Amino acid sequence: MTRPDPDPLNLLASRPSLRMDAQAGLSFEDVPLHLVARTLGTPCWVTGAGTLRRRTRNLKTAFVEAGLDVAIHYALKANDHLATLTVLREEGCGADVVSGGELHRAIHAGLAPEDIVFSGVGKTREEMALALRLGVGQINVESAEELHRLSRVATGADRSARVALRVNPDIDAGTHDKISTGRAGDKFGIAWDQAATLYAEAAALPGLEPVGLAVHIGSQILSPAPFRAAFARVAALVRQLRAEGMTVRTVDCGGGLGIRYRDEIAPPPAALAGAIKETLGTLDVALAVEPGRWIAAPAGVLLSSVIDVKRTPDGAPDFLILDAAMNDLARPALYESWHGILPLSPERLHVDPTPQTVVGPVCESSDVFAEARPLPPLREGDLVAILDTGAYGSVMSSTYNSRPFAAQAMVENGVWQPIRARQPVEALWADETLPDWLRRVS
Ligand SMILES: Cc1ncc(COP(=O)(O)O)c(C=O)c1O
Ligand SMILES: N[C@@H](CCCC[NH3+])C(=O)O
Repeated sequence: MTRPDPDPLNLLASRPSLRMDAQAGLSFEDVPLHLVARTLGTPCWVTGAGTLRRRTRNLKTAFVEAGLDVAIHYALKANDHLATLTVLREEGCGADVVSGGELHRAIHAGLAPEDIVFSGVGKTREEMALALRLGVGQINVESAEELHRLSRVATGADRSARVALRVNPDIDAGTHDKISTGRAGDKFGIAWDQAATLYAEAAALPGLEPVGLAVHIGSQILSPAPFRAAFARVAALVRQLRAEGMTVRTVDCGGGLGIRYRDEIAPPPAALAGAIKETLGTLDVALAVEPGRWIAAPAGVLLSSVIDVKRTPDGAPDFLILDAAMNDLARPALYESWHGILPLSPERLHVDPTPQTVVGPVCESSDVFAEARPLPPLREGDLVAILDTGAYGSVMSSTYNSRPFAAQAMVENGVWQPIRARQPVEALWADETLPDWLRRVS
């Protein structure tokens, strides 16, 4: 069954931060995007601070309305720009980090160490020592091996690590295979039947203070049912551990809430809040979530210019070749993910669309943003916005094909400023050296 592509005007209707106006063209948080593109050059990323704020507040409201007190630990991996982190810190978020680099970044952005949770399936000793030295609020441990390593690192550093066990509940989140994390065969979390024993072991190991449980079953989850199933399993485990005399003070419910990219019916935050309340609401535990995509994805667009329209001889869709590519936005190439694409100039929207294959210039056949996408006719130099790229967008960029990292800007309330310059081309090789035997006097 083919899914028809939504009409471009419908994309706008469900995205309150974006507006198409006869004079200004497409604007984001009241900033005409062509101004940003013409000033910074393309490709460039634009993050909407107002959208980050609005979505964080909506999420908080959903928890409050459900009568829950839930801490929001924003997952840095979705978008770790200092400006994004600063906005979210202002909005009262803590952070979920998965590497020493993310931990340094979170601290640099002014987040309090105690509001930071360190997750991730493989933490090095150095990362553990850093987390302990900085005093992060909680370290989520994902295996027996890691638990023992952490105990040794903590003891050696004369510290005590507040530990939650991230359990693998063997629940299929019903999302893309490559972003599913809670099935028994996935690399993440502690196998369900080992969790209770390991919790008791953690309580007995030196340097560790087991405080609770964590679960995260995947990303872009579009139904409350797998959340509910996973949280119900965790709730049962909390009860079991307590019955066995152990202390369980926290439950970290992970991230994963999905959004509408195309025509998906994404559950509202109230559905997530409902699933938490129903399963964990009466347990008297400190609750937290780790959303990334839900907060950040709709708060970003990637601006790009048309390099060329390559006509096809056999009636196949023309190739719309953009100056953005898979090295900038990897999601379509990695997960065949769908992103809305809108021309910035209003007159283009009212011309009859024709199917076009939107590609980047990188030398890979997977460098395709959209197949046979109905778009109005565009010409060299026309500008387009690729939507909902605020999460897992710029953070996943590479410099493949020696393409420098793109510039970034932030918008809010009709004002915009650059927040990252386009990487100078010389920076691509600035940290490279030649071995002595290749240094020849020419
Ligand atoms: C442990 C953990 N927490 C939170 C997240 C954030 O997920 P999402 O961006 O889907 O909310 C992820 C990514 O999947 C994760 O691995
Ligand atoms: N990078 C993925 C999400 C991974 C979430 C992290 N476990 C995406 O772009 O959809």
